[in-house]
Amino acid sequence: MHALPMARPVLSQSMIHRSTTLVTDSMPPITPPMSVPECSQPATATVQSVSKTYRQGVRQVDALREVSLNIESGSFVAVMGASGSGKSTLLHLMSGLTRPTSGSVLIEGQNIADLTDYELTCFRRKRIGLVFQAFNLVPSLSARDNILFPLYAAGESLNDESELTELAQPLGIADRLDHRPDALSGGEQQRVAIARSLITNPAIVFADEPTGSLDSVTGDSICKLLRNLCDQQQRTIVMVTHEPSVAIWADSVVVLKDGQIVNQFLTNECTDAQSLAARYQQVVSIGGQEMLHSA
Ligand SMILES: Nc1ncnc2c1ncn2[C@@H]1O[C@H](COP(=O)(O)OP(=O)(O)OP(=O)(O)O)[C@@H](O)[C@H]1O
Repeated sequence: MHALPMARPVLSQSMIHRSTTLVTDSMPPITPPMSVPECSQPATATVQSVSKTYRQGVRQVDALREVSLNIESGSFVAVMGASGSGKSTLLHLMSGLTRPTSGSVLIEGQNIADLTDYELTCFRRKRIGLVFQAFNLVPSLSARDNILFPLYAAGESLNDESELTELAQPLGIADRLDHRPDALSGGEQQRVAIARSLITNPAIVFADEPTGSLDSVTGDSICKLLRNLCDQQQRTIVMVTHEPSVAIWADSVVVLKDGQIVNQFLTNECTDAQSLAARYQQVVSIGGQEMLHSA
């Protein structure tokens, strides 16, 4: 298996300055699509005043309210928040799985609202990688065919077998490609799912609780792997997590509360997962107080 570093890499100065840029209410009004604040790196994803309301009969849920955010190229961002705060909704909107009620989402400058459903499906297949808590592998397919599935779906195939080896090797699954998911450990299944998310060389990878089904040691190895993908391959990663010990691997943390971003902070301001947890709790309680005062 490919060797992974035993400790989280120290953040470089450039990593400290990149990461996300939160568009706050105090900033000038937004006129899409060129209105987001300047950032040190080009934005891979831009969320502009996005709201999402779910309707079930007469019941209405405002899952996201006027959320704005830049995800800068090559950054690793964790999204945290209590259950029901809107984390998955934000991820689904950014990855084009659902459309916003209002506002816009730009991936590499492309406003995905301008795409028809068919165009959006094609765009998603090529430019967006998805990793889920439950892996979502096809049980009857080998790891190899699971990884290649997005290419098959796009009517494409591998140019060269070495492409698959180059992808599988750093993920530590090069010798597991002929196995079906039921013959793989949870950690190996998630590595296959990560390889599948990368096979089309997407602009950005969205991971929804990628360690949620794994024990802490295996989860830690997946976190290291995501960190390495960011550091060594300049991948842009957005990850939803409840766990401070997982979020600490990211460059920055975006905190959602009741469908709004209440804060974001750089993880290098936290010495370890415990201090990140304390910071998160502080942000959530202060965010709540601010909301009460502005209500
Ligand atoms: N398809 C849907 N139809 C109706 N309401 C929905 C739907 N999806 C989400 N919601 C509601 O929107 C709100 C935000 O849900 P979301 O799943 O985004 O939160 P979350 O922060 O990801 O929660 P969790 O951590 O529990 O997964 C919740 O009140 C949820 O019940």
